[in-house]
Formats: sequence, structure tokens, C-alpha cells
Amino acid sequence: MTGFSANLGFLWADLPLPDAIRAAHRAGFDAVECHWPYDFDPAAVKAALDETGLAMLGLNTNRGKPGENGLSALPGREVEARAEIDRAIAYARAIGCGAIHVMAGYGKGAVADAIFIGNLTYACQTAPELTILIEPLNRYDAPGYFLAGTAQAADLMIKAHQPNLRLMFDCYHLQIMEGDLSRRLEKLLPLIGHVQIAAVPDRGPPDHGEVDYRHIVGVLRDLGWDRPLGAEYKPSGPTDASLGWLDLLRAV
Ligand SMILES: O=C(O)[C@@H](O)C(=O)CO
Ligand SMILES: [Mg+2]
Repeated sequence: MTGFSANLGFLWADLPLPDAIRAAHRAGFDAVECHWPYDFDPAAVKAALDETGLAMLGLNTNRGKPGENGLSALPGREVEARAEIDRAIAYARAIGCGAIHVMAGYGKGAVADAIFIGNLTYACQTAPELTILIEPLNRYDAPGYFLAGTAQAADLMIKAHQPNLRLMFDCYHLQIMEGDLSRRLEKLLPLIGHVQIAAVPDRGPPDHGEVDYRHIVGVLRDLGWDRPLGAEYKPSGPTDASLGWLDLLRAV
């Protein structure tokens, strides 16, 4: 049966992270993931993970100054970018989290490409035991974000050539940018480190909109994908009232 990971950047985002972990456990999630946990004491987060038995699958590098969306593809910001990578690695190690999404920021062109590859290589080699993720974001939510498609991500991965560098396949962003999700999942499977889901286009629970996630869950299962899918959607009210999709997708 397919498992699901609650993305606590969006689900139970009103609660302190340790309590959000407990809420995800009560709701029956199989794992959790987050965006930016840094305001919370890693010991308290680890205690909640240990208490519930849930794994924290991933966290993000910090985004930088207000209005920025990551630093790792930005010329002249390498020192800060690597400090944020170091901070993410230390936090991930402290709580036993397995993956870090290194956020690129609003760069472009060959210079950004080379800088991003350098910073990704740094992250991969500094923490060879962790998976380092890169995630294409859609042009509506993040106009100008450096990484905007799977071909670009695959090209970066070939150039960086690091065994622990993987693609975050966020079905929400990639349906908007590229579509053809079933064939794309099949083709990119060896590159994928984590899969996320949300309704398109409203980023609500994955039970409506233009993607039928019953089909996508079946495709992933048939491909042999056995890791929890990240529920990274924005509930329109209390998270506990938004979870009807969980039984629907578990039944696939
Ligand atoms: O899809 C997203 O927005 C997230 O996965 C993320 O990490 C960047 O904000
Ligand atoms: Mg995502």
C-alpha cells in the first residue's frame, strides 16, 4: 500500500513543528517532511519523531533574504549558500532526516548553472550519506526561479555527476510546467529521490483538479516506487478537515 508523508510546511503549519509531527501521526501519516525547521530546537523535533516513530524525509535550505527563494545558483553568494547548506546538513543529521532540498534562487544563465553545480557538489560531498534534492518550481508561483523543468534538472545532474543528487518530482509544479506525468515518472524514475502531490491548479488536497492522483499512485506502484509520497498541499481550513483524500488514495 502506498504511504504518505505530511509536508508540515503546509499541513498543521499553525502548530510548532514537534506538535505538527504528533498531529500527522494521529492522522495516520507514514512519515513527515518540512520546509524550514530552523526556528525549532532539533532536540524537540527529534523527540517528537522518536515518540511517534515517524521519519522526517526532507527539509530545505534557507531561502535567504525576504523575496529570495534560495541562494545556491546566485553569483557572489557562494559563502552564504554554503553556510546554509552546512546549517541544513547539521540540522538533518541532528534529527535523522534523510534528504535536503537545496534551493537555487532566482538566477539564470551559464554562470548560475556553474554556481549551482558547484554548490550542489559541495552539498553532496559534504554529506554523502544524505540525498540532495533539486526541485523545478512552476513559473506562476516562482517566476524567474532558476530551476524550472525536468530537462534542466537532468542536465544539471549529469554535469554534477554526484551519486546522491536526485530530483524532487513535485507533481503539482510539473503538471503545470510539463504535464504527461505518467510517462515522465517512468522515464525519470532512476533520477527521482522524492515525489510530492497536490491538486492542480489550486494546490489544494490531491482529490480534485486536473490530475487524478488515483491514477498517479497506481503508476508509481506499478513502477515499484515504495516510498511515501509527500502531501504538499495547502488546506483551505483546518488540516484535520482536509484529509478525506488519504483513504481514497490508500485504497488504490
Ligand atoms: O514545492 C515547493 O514549493 C516546495 O517543495 C519547496 O520546497 C519550495 O518552496
Ligand atoms: Mg514541492
